[in-house]
Amino acid sequence: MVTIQETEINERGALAVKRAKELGRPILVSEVHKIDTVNPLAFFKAGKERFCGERFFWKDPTDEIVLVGLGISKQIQSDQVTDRFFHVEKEWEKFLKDSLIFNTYTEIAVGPVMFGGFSFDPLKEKTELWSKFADSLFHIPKYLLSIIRGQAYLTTNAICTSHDDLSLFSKIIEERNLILHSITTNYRAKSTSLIRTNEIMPEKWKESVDGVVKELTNGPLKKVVLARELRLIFDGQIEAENVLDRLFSQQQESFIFAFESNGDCFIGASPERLVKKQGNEIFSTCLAGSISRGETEQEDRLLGEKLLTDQKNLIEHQYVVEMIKEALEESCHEIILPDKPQLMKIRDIQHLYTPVIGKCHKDTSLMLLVERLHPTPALGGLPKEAAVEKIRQVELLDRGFYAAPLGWADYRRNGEFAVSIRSGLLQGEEASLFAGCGVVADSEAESEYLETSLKFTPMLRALGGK
Ligand SMILES: C=C(O[C@H]1C=CC=C(C(=O)O)[C@@H]1O)C(=O)O
Ligand SMILES: [Mg+2]
Repeated sequence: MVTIQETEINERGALAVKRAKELGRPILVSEVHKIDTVNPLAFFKAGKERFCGERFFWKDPTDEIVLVGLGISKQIQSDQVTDRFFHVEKEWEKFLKDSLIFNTYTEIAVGPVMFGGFSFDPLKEKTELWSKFADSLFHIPKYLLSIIRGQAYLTTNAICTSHDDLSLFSKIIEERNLILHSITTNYRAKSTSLIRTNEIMPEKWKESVDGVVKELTNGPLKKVVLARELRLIFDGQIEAENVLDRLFSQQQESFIFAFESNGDCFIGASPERLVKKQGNEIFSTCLAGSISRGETEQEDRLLGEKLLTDQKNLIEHQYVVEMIKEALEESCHEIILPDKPQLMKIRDIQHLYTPVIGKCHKDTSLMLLVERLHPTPALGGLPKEAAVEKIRQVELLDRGFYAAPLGWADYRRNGEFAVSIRSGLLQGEEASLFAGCGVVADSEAESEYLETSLKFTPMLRALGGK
């Protein structure tokens, strides 16, 4: 059982009340405790009763950083189009100003952390599908479990207003203890069965690929990523816990995420990092170009070799490398990337992969990097603006948060965003899955269609439909 020694809370609480009164506005009080190791999925489940709809989950592919948030102490949300990344950054800094943070640890991603993301294209006409997610949406949780290189920390965040007194803190301690005492690895959510799969306009989608290929041959556009949707219907409410459990065991090489908002849950297992910033160190990923895994080791190797020499896929990949290099050069004084792609093999698919590392200039912020990078030609196309415009015109899908930056930022300017592909939106008894592919001049609609089908596999399996 996880316990926390309460020794200083009264002192800290009194300080917080005093500061909120002096400033005449609410302030954040945050305290961090090192705790015994906790199973992150069990912690997520322990929040179900109290915080269902207000939770998030994050795990990076190396298991270095696992984050689970319960409850919302503050929400940063907006549908602002211009400067949307900087708007979030400003709101985050404003929220942190004058806060009281009791954190004696130097690890990243402990203490106040915001988690969330952005829509792919705020100018795309919105449909009902994504009505529960604003174009920019971040949550600062009430309770954050951070497991950093195997060490567990619990951050408690509270908003203290000028009208509060110490009873606020005794309520928080009570709630925190209830959560900690209800962590169990025996929790089982109800399971559901898939009853129908509805592929959304596959023929029209192929026509849109053909149309774009024609333009790529003649015009200034070089690449456009086109995505499509699979709608699944179940015989009962889909439990995010079950999907997370399965992603956790089936997709260990990927970022695993879940983000609940107003009853819906955006969830997935993405192999693609957009950017990580730790101090002035930057990590990014070029991931584009795909082929299936083989049934046998030999077939798998041959498929990998084919991908490494396939001109269509190499071009598709190279556009991403060029753009990311250019985008990071502006903010970094050192960038290292191999001159040839390697293979990234994940359970259902292999990709061309070029890792990028760099050192950024002193004042570079995480959101500046996100702004420069999103969308890379692995999700949007090349040239960036023209490709996004083309997607806006021809794509049949409201992408919402799919293919967009999703991740976290801590109060010390570190953070990481993945690109939220291989994902789906859970909505009660239904789910939408999303998959896209890089269309270049040499693309063929049928093979791009099959590539997107392959990309649905991880989420389909996690939902019990494979
Ligand atoms: C857009 C997706 O994948 C991107 C990432 C890797 C490979 C891709 C490709 O080969 O087309 C895509 O650019 C998706 O999975 O929905
Ligand atoms: Mg492709």
